[in-house]
Amino acid sequence: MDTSTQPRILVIDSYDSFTFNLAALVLKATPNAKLYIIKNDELPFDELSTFLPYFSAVIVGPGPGSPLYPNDVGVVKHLWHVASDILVPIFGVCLGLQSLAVEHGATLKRLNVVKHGQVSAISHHGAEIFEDVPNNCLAVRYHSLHVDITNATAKLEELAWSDDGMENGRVVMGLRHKFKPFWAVQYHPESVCTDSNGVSVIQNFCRLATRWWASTKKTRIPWDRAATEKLNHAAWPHRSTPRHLSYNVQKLPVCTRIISHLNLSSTQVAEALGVNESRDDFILLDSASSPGRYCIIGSLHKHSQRISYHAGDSYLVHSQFCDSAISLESTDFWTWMSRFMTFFDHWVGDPRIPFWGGFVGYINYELAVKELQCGLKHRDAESKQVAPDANLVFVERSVVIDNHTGNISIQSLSFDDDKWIEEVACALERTATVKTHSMSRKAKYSPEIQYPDRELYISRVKLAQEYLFAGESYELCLTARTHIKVPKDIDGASSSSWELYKRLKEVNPAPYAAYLRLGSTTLASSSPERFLSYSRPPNQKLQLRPIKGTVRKGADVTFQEAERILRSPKEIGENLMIVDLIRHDLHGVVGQNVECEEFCSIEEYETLWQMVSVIEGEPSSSTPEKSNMQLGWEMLQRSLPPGSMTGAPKKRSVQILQDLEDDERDLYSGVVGYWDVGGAGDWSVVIRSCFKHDERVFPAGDSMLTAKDGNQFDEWVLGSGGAITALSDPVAEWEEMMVKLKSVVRAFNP
Ligand SMILES: C=C(O[C@@H]1C=C(C(=O)O)C=C[C@H]1O)C(=O)O
Ligand SMILES: NC(=O)CC[C@H](N)C(=O)O
Repeated sequence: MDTSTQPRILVIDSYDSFTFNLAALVLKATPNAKLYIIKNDELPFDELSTFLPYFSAVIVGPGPGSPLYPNDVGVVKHLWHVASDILVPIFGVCLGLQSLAVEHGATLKRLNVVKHGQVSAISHHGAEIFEDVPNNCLAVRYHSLHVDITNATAKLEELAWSDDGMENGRVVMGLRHKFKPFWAVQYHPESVCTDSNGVSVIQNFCRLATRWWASTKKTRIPWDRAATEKLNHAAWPHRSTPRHLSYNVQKLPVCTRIISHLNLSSTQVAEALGVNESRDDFILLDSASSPGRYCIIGSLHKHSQRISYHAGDSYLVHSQFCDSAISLESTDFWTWMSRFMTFFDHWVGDPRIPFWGGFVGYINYELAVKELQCGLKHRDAESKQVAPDANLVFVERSVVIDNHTGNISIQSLSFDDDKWIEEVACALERTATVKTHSMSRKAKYSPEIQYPDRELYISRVKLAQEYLFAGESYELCLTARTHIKVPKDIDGASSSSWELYKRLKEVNPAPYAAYLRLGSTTLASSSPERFLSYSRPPNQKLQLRPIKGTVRKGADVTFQEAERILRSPKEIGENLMIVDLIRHDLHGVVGQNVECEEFCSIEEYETLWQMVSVIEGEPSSSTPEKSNMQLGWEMLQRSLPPGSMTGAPKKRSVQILQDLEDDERDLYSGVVGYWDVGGAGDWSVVIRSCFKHDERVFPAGDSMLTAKDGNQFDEWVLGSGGAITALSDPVAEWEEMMVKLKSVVRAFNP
């Protein structure tokens, strides 16, 4: 690149959800480069321009919106016009290419048929950034807009194109500036389905940039204090040290008894531990079908430590012997939690058991949205009182069932808890001897169901597509709420939430099911989707399993038929876009080492076929994160809400969805799971589930939910939805949403 030994590259992020993928690709192409990533509105252009000569090259990434809107492109539009003394080579991607083109007189147009997550053959003459790249290489496109350079040929030259035939004709795919060191591609070189040309075009760009530096005989300004102060925070990959060091050095064994001869289900164990005997808090993380493996049942008591938090508050509530509001002062909920967790990290249990004890609970959608620096439109508008957005309990005593081996582990983090362990072991033996049957009871009520309005939903799908056609988003996961009213549980009879959960588990067994009673909130979930799991350090691995692509099952829809439908460009594109988004989220935390281990596998569920991808990452061995207890928690903070429930780019999509949906999503679209004291964790996406908030004074003492109808009824909320793409058929989207919804409604025996 320039004459110095280590190229320094600035990446400009236009709030796209693929920027870290691009950064990872640049590092793959030039492993010795030092990368810095800034947002396109982070620094005023005047200030940024003074730092340009410190860099060997600039990469301008993709993004939602239009190169004509200053709010969408930010500083990028000015980059193409800098004076020659601060000129540096620039490579643009998608919105970057469009900006280069329109700033030099090209016309911006809409595609007739937009291309989101679609693979195209790229034609070129092998020149410049396409040197040694095979003609008709394959690349993924994410665009609604394109450029016509007929009026700009004095300055710009087309290097590559795609022939879209009847759809869009010939579409510009690569450009160069004739007199300045600017190159750009319209497609996404960093996408998981772009072939090896992705890395080749970046290598070619670096070679051309090196040649340009040599020809100008200019040198880069050496990195100095001013640059350090302004830009060192933007270095990527982040070399984060563990956020909080352990206070405890001496390790203590988790009291564990493993019983291998009892053949008990998680339902039987939960009942042996008294799930149905009171309405006290209870937690069951249930693997009710493959590929789920472990079931975790927490035995809670009055003095279990509970943490609840409302998005935006400057305090959280910690309850143990009494409720106390704890000021977060200069920190935030996430950092406070990771600091708090260090008090418990001295426990060491059996390495075969994924959960020794730790926090279990949920983080809802709105808290995650707040983390993206978006306002909460519905809450701000209605200023209503809500249940906590995060609700977690510290589980000291637990029973973990391994569905593969049949082992049941009884564990406690309390000292001298042999008595409790013995009691539980006896209770389980009794349950096995009595052979209590754990089938659910049929509900004896007629639920009152308020479904979403069909016409309204279909009109929202069409509206969502307008945003997609305009280039505002590539995919939007649109959802709606259903309310179900049932008589309140008076005596633990068939209307109890536990009976409801048992019916749900029977009608819709799912690998990441859950039953949670936490404070005023009850959740019964039959989720098929893991959001994030992470193993214990050292040698930590993080895994995400996004689902996209849904087909209903039926006599007419066999595996072969489902495969035929799901292998279409529409369904693959839908999944591929979320795979790219999840790769970006993971690269953002662990750095370079991210792989898509499975792409678009088809999994069978009770009523549906689903397409699942698996993405894994690990911190690179040279980074201190290897022993970071909080790495998984950090990933959770930085990657919520789940990409499969938002669409991409995430921030812009979340903003649009708040306009397209009528109410908050709450637990639906959030996550439920655990963070174990050994540093492991597993969180599922809350879908195919129902939840309710009871009347209850919340710990902070200042908010109250009032049950309607004189406390005679429980009102359950069910969310359901699906990913909308440019290729979606609005009526089919309504039907898909209803199929997902009905997989849960069936548990209410309507
Ligand atoms: C939105 C839901 O599901 C999400 C959307 C899917 C899809 O569009 O195919 C699949 C799984 C989930 O990520 C839901 O179940 O309500
Ligand atoms: N991927 C992108 O950068 C998209 C650019 C622009 N928003 C479009 O849709 O064409």
